[in-house]
Amino acid sequence: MLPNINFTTTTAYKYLTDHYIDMAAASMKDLFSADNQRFAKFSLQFEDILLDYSKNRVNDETLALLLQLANECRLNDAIAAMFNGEVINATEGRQVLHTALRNQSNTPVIVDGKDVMPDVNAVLAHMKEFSEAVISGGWKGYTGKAITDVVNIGIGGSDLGPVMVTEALKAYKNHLTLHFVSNVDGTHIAETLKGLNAETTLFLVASKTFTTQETMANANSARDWFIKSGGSDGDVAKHFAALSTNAEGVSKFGIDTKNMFEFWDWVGGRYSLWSAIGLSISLSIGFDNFKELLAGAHAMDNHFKTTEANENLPVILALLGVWYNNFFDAETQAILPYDQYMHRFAAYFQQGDMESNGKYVDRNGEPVDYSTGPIIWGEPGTNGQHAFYQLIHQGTKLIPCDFIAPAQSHNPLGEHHNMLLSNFFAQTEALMNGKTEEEVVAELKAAGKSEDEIEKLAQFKVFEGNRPTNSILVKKITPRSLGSLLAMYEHKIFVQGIIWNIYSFDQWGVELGKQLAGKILPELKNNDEISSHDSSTNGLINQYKAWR
Ligand SMILES: O=P(O)(O)OC[C@H]1O[C@H](O)[C@@H](O)[C@@H](O)[C@@H]1O
Repeated sequence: MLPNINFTTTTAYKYLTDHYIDMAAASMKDLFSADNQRFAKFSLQFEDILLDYSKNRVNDETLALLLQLANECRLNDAIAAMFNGEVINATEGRQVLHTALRNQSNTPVIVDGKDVMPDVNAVLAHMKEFSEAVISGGWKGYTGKAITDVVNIGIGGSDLGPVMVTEALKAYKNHLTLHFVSNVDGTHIAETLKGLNAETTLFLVASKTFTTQETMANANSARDWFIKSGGSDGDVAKHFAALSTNAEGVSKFGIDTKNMFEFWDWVGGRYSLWSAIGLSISLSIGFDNFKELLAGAHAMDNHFKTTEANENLPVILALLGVWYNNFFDAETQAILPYDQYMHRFAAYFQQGDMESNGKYVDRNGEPVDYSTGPIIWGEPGTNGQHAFYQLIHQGTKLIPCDFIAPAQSHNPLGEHHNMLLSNFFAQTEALMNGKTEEEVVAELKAAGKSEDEIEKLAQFKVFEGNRPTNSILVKKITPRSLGSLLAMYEHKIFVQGIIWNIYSFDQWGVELGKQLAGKILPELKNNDEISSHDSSTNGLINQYKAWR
């Protein structure tokens, strides 16, 4: 059982409420001046990952109170409940054991009285064998040719993780070309199939439930294309594999269950890249690299499970997030990787975080009277700098940002990496220090501006500063370090869900739209005028029918 504590009733919360008044007025610049140990004190290292959280609006007391908050919310019991396979996804009656998928130490993980590790290892062995056959060219298509292209058809958790990881680890990729089709918009599959040859294309139908409308529609269109291109029904087995928990659905679709890579309902969709859903990753970068990704995540799992809260990276990140979300009323959290390969990282954690913690009902089924999960967004630096950083620097909203950068580039081209990293360092420094009116005036004077010009311009060039950031410097983005980084964010989300007393592992919020679309679809099959909805929805549907 998860603890069931309203964090706003804890002693720590009361102290934090008072403490916030002091800290809202405190300047980070002053905190740095007053303490030359601040970086050493407020930074942590895990393997090749350095988390510097010193540029936050916190002092020793803040940290102590946030840690007390975690303690009062019985975080340690919650962590144990997850790893021990308790049914902590209570509204779906499921365990939450994506950590078992990367449990490289192979210690037994018991679900319903049975150790799941033999099954986990068997699927991994199947993935290895299959990946190696496809990569080596031993796996032949229906005309005897080797596979050149792999199309992963899936959406949400069955798409975002594999897309993000194959992009982030592109430097490790082999000769296979990966494609990802997710949107039910026919354009997505049509454009993807345009350049492909059915003889050398392998489709992975990735769906935990194997009922998702988008994925089934795209998979059917892919199969039609395959047959039209010359393949026969009997050839489907050589070109279609399924990644799913639903063996019955897979065989109904016509995919041989020998080509099914299984996972289990104790793996949440948005936590499934570690499962068979990661087959596209293993095909793209090889099974050994996929295993390294798992090993990196496993190492972070152990860190999370065994390290004291004050030195625990996911816990610290989570508590800082709670500090801004619930005391400073920050509504969003930016994730800004200074690594072009990580361009889908923020998009991945939009699902990871927002689907997990976007809940207004607590674990008692009662509406909460505090803010829960933040809006997650971000783009890679330096592109973001030339787009939305204006608002982060001078807007009216407080936006805590995570800056992530590798020290070593996979493409060390001239001065590019120093240029990139100089921006990474400069941005967090600028956000903290800002620029005072005196500094602006001095600068304008030095540039030869008249008193009149200076008076007109100065205020617009002032930066308040005092805007919080975390810097996450990674030695190099490797399968292992990426695995650790992903697990770090996953556990951060978990910790926040515990503090907010919500269920982080269900996603009922995606259902209503699906249900209504299911009702509307038949109404679109004819040209009858529709009057069964509100006037807006009727009006839109009827105009659609008139125009299509
Ligand atoms: O893998 P599936 O079953 O196709 O689900 C795809 C997605 O569907 C829904 O949007 C949610 O349940 C997501 O969490 C899930 O990732």
